[in-house]
Amino acid sequence: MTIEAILTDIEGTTSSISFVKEVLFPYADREMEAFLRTHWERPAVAECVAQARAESGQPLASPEQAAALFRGWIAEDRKITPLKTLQGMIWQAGYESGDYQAHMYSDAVEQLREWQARGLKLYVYSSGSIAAQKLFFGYSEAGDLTPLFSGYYDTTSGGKKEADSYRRITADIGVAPERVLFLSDVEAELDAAREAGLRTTLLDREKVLLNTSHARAETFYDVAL
Ligand SMILES: CSCCC(=O)C(=O)COP(=O)(O)O
Ligand SMILES: [Mg+2]
Repeated sequence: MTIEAILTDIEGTTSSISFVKEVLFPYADREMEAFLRTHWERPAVAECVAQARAESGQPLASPEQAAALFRGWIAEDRKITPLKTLQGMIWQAGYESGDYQAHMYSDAVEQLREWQARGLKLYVYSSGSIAAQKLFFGYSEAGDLTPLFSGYYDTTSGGKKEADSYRRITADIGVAPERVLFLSDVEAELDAAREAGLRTTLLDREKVLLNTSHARAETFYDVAL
C-alpha cells in the first residue's frame, strides 16, 4: 500500500528528549509564576486556568496558586491541554529572544525534505500545543522548517495513546489510515496508531527497543515507506 502522508511525533523522534526536558520544560517552570502574574487577565490564559480548575478541582484564585499547580504538572510531565497551551505561550518569548533554538536531528531534517520533494504530505502530532509546535519548527537549529508541514495536531485531537485520536487525525487529513505512516519513539503511541489502521515505525535512536512488534528505525534514513 503506497504511503501518501507521514505523521510524526517530535520529542525523541525528530528531536532530542533532552532539549524538551532540559531546556523547554525548565524554562516554562522558571517563568510560570511571573507569566501568570503578568497575563492573568488575558482571555487565553484565563481559559487555561479555568480548564485547570475543572481538571484539578482546586480554586486557583491567584497566579501563585495556579503556578504551583502547573509547575507540579510540569514535574509530572502531564500531557494535558491547559498546561501544554500555557507552555507554548511561555516558550514564545524564549524563542523570540534567541534564548534557545529547537533541536533537530539532521537525518530528520534531510529525510523530511526529501519526502516532501517526492510529494508526500507531512504532518506533526505532538502533545505540545499546535502553537508550540509551530514555534518549535519555526525557530529550529535548521532554520524555519514550517514550510515542510501541511498540518499540526495536538491533544485537542485526543491523547497519543488512544486509537480514536488517530482516527480523527486521518479523517481530518483526508487520507486512508493505511496510507499514513506514523513515526514515534513510544511504543504505546504506535500501538494506538496501528489499532486505528495506520502504518507505524518506531524511532529507536538509543537502540534499546530491539524486540518491538513495529517496524524499527534508528534514524529517519532507515524508515521504509
Ligand atoms: C512542541 S515541543 C514540546 C513538546 C512537548 O511539550 C511534549 O510534551 C512532548 O510531547 P511529544 O508528544 O512530542 O512526545
Ligand atoms: Mg515522543
